Amino acid sequence: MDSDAFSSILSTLFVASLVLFLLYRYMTSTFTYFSERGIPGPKPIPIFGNLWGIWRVSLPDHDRNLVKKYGKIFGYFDGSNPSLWVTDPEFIKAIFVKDFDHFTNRRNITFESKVVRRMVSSARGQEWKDIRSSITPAFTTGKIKRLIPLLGERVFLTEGFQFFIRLLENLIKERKESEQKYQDFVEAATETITDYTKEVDGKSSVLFLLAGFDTTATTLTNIIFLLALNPEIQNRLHQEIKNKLKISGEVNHDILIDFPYIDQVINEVLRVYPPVPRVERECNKDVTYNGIEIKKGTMITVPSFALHYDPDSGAPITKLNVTRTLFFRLEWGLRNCVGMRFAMEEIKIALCTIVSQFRFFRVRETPMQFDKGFIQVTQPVNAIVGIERRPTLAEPQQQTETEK
Ligand code: HEM
Repeated sequence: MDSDAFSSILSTLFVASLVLFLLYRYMTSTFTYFSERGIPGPKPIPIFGNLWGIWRVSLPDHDRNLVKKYGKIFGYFDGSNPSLWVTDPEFIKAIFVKDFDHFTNRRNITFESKVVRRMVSSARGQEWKDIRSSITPAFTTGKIKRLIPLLGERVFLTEGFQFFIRLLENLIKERKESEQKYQDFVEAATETITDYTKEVDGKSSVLFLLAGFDTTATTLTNIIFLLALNPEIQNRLHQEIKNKLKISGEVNHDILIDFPYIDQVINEVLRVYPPVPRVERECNKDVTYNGIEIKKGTMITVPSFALHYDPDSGAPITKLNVTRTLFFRLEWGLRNCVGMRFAMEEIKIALCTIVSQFRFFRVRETPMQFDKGFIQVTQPVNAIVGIERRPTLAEPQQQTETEK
């Protein structure tokens, strides 16, 4: 090899190494963010940060293990972006409630679709405030009551989200061209958010589906699964529903009044299996809490499963303790779940209807499993239970196996 060729190879190698080195420096430049502040956390790797391998594990287990290892406040990297993980209740309250103005937004994700981009859950700053204040009136008690006779089979529909987007687009288009009144969810929602609807060409009702559909259906699945594993709680719930039905004759809004046990059961299931696995906020101003400095742009992540569990008890939780009340559920300050009351009403109506007609029982020992990898809603993938039809109120009452 002549000396020109040799020096050309050398300079190519040098430039390539320099580029790789600069790239590496660039990709890892944020990795000292937490160590400089004395905050513990798992060691990140270039490109992935702490995300490597996350697609192979279940998010609830992954998050609980991290909190068990690193404690109530630690640093994590989504790629090269620092995110402070918090399960300390006082810290959470400071961020979500007291200093809400510095933590108004969720993660900034660029969506292609204008409709999805402007959903209340992904909207930011003033735009979020405008959308949120225009949809809140859709969730008054009166409107929720009006919607509940309409639920029934819709709660159990399992078609894809895209299908609903198309369906709603067509539905709203048809409604615009018709004078007819339907008194249903689409109408109630579009009535209250007329300004927003105009702006995005009638597609805004979609926002309720993404946040509200999977969470509610998942919660119902989880309740049924845990009732099957906790027959004494199922029996008491069934007995209370039966007593209510003896008076009212049918499942409706009124039987839910003065029925604290059903709230206790639902709340406890939401603690054990929270459908939204992580709740996030983005910091928009440098702040310091108890000596912990949070720079503008840092994400705050609250891992729900780890927050709701005692990290020291490693066992899978299947035992419901309906007397437990102290946990965060949907109450996360001003940007909390806008559909909370609607969801509770919807779940209670469905639960009264189902539990009054069917008994659920354990068919095998396998604990609940969840989808692996990044998920917005922790969907159960192994919630198998036995079902037995109960006698109707009019039929002679026979005791089921567990009631004997
Ligand atoms: C059991 C059912 C449900 C659960 C567990 C649930 C849970 C949550 C959670 C944890 C959040 C995030 C709160 C935060 O960031 O602080 C949220 C936000 C939200 N939820 Fe729900 N949700 C449920 C049902 C519903 C329903 C039925 C609707 C609509 C009809 C709905 C609409 C929304 C919306 C629009 C947001 C975003 C609010 C905003 O950014 O202003 N959710 N939900």
